[in-house]
Amino acid sequence: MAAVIHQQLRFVIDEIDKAIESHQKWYQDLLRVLVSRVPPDEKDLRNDAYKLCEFGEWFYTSHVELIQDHPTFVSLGHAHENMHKSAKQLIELVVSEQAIPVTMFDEFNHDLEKMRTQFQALRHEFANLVQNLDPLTGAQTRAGMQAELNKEHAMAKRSLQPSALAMLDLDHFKQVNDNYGHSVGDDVLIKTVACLQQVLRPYDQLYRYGGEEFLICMPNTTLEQAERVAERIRSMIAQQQIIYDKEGNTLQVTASIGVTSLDPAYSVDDAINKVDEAMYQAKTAGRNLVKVR
Ligand SMILES: Nc1nc2c(ncn2[C@@H]2O[C@H](COP(=O)(O)OP(=O)(O)OP(=O)(O)O)[C@@H](O)[C@H]2O)c(=O)[nH]1
Repeated sequence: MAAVIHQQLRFVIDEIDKAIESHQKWYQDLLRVLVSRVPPDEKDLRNDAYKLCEFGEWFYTSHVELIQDHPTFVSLGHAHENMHKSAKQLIELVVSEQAIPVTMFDEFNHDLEKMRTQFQALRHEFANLVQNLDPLTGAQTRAGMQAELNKEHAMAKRSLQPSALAMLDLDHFKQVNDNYGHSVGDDVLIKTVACLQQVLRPYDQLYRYGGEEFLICMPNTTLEQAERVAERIRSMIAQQQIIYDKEGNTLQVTASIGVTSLDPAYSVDDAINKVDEAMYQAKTAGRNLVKVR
């Protein structure tokens, strides 16, 4: 799983690099059309020009699940589309031998800059993700966690949008290692993260907080919504059959989950302490439970 995520992220970064380069070349060709009046590429005059450039073809046909709904990826799509539409208007004027109003040219440059900024933002974000991925599970490591949580906390403060934290710890995980071996234990961790990724949204953040402990940050999520998400995760993990040998025998694990809000009224550290306490309450109350604080 981790290898897949790693590969997908690398693949996306490569595509972004190619897109930055191909748009650089495309821009030079556009300037030749606008300044020297060489005939334009017919594709640039179509309404769906943004789907026909090298990046557009990839963007609208690739189905990289990991990024499909990622907010920066979606914003990049809009910026790219706007830029090609602006360029089309300029080319149409040139083709009909009309002057390009300066406001229109400025608007195009603005759209171009916006698209370039989005490319860089996505590249930066994904390069950071690759760097901070836990090699076993593909969850993020704690390296960038504090900074991300601080950012989320500040956003919650500014926008008054609630955010929530969940802390998940596998139950009696030591027994899994002791009874089935460390590599089966590793597999359980990988499958747990796979479960989490099925339930979580693209902009939720998932960190491997400790050995078998995971911290989840859910932006724009009320405490009640977070509790429901945690309950879905708990139930999914408990139902999962994990094959541990060649005969296809299976084992099951459970998880204890704490939930709290990332409340602007108190600090990120306080919120982490609270969510940790909630998780321990779930442990002491019998495990395989969700507790809210
Ligand atoms: N296989 C595997 N085991 C790990 C990894 N990281 C931590 N562990 C094990 O996770 C186990 C955690 O055990 P404990 O802290 O005693 O917790 P527990 O057995 O889950 O018990 P409770 O949390 O009280 O339900 C230890 O045996 C660690 O060796 C890992 O990357 N792979």
